[in-house]
Amino acid sequence: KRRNYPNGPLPLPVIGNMVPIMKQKPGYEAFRQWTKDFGDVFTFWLGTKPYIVVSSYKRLKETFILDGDTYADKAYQPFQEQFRGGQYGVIDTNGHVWSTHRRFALSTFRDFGLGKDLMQQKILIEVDEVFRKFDQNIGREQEIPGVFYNAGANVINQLIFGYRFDEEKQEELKKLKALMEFQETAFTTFKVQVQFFAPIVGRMLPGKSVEELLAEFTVDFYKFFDRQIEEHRSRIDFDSEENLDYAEAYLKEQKKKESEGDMELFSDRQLSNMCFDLWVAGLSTTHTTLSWIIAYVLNHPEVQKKVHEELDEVIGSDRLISTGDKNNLPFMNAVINESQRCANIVPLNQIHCVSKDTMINGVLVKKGTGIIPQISTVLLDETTFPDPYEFNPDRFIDEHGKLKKVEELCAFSVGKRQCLGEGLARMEMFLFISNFFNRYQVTPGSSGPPSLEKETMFNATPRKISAILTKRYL
Ligand code: HEM
Repeated sequence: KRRNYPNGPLPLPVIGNMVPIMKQKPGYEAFRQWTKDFGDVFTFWLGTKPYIVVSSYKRLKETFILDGDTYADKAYQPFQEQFRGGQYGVIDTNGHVWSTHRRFALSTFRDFGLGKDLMQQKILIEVDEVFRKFDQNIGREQEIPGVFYNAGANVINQLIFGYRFDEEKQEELKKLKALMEFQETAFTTFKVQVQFFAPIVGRMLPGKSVEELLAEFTVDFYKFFDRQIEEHRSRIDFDSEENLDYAEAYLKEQKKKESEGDMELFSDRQLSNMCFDLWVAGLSTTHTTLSWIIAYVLNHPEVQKKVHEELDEVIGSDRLISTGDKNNLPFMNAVINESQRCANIVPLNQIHCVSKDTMINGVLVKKGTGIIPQISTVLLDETTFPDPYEFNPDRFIDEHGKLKKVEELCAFSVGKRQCLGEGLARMEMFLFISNFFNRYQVTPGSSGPPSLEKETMFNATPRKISAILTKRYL
């Protein structure tokens, strides 16, 4: 079977090439080694299925970027349809449903971000809240990530449903957090990882199956979304032109489409799946990256010193920093870029498939074959990023002290499926991190700087981060 695919490592029967991937967490190294051995287009096998990997920026550009339509589809995974109740949402759909809803979500978010500055306002409310929480324990050791987690949940929920989790909504947030945590950890078990890629072997291992776990966690999530949708519907003013959140914009579009006779494209089921995708894809990624940025800076006091020097020179007070300040803070941006590169939170990217027979690197690849834009290998490519495991923000600063644009920094992926929430995530990272370091001097807690080791497979969540914050302006 291997003859019909680009060359790659020899797979074992039934399990394919899982073993070398699992050998070193979180899974980067096998792909880096295979790129050295077989070049930047190779085939590896998950269970009995072949997947082509594209692992250099140059080749990603030739394929996913310049020939985007051929690489835009996602590979069909039956368990996704099972928990979603059909082909719904944006992450797992293809064709007209995917393109319509991707465009609609992007334009709604763009409208919030550019037209009305709503997005920034909502994030800055959370920056204030983060300050309030940290200030309660100033000078004492405290946990950092949890505070940012709640802030991130408030931002995404504000954008989708128009409200934040204030005091009386804390119970609701607790339940949602538990669901998110369940989702983040339950699916990293050995059984589940094997089952995703080699279903026959996976099912034989002890423990809960993918189907059982999905059933446990999605029901409550959908209940929350369905309740929100009903509440929105009951109080929406269909005549107002302004949209206060995504759900409102969606319900108005639904009404418009239904009046034209289309009852399916903007269905309620699709809306709850969109909410699911935006909530799940948007919260843990941003929160994980924020935690990593703080973890890297805590491990590099010389970086925090430079960050503070730049802030003193450019901002010079404890006023709130806004996106208008972004271009004047090149080192701050370089720290965020370098943290994203080192955090490298997507060790194995989403599985796409080619939508027609295609020549890749001299080999004819058949329509429907799975293909992965392997961005984690690009972020660790030593030809672009020498000493790739070193945290060095200066690699993003040019000889004039300006921020270098490096297109190989592709943590949000590339091509037609490039992250839908990139604009929001970038705004959150800049506003949370620049305001955090402008307000506080941050020193490690009693157990020292947080570990930078990646502990889990296919997932790069940081450990606990406890630190002592002191205010820089009294
Ligand atoms: C630092 C934060 C983030 C990172 C590193 C990140 C990274 C990614 C990556 C690697 C993909 C896969 C692209 C592909 O298939 O090739 C993706 C897709 C996606 N992301 Fe993000 N993401 C982040 C934040 C967000 C946020 C805040 C949201 C939502 C508000 C979001 C929503 C999505 C959605 C809906 C998709 C699927 C897009 C599609 O299939 O068309 N992400 N993201």
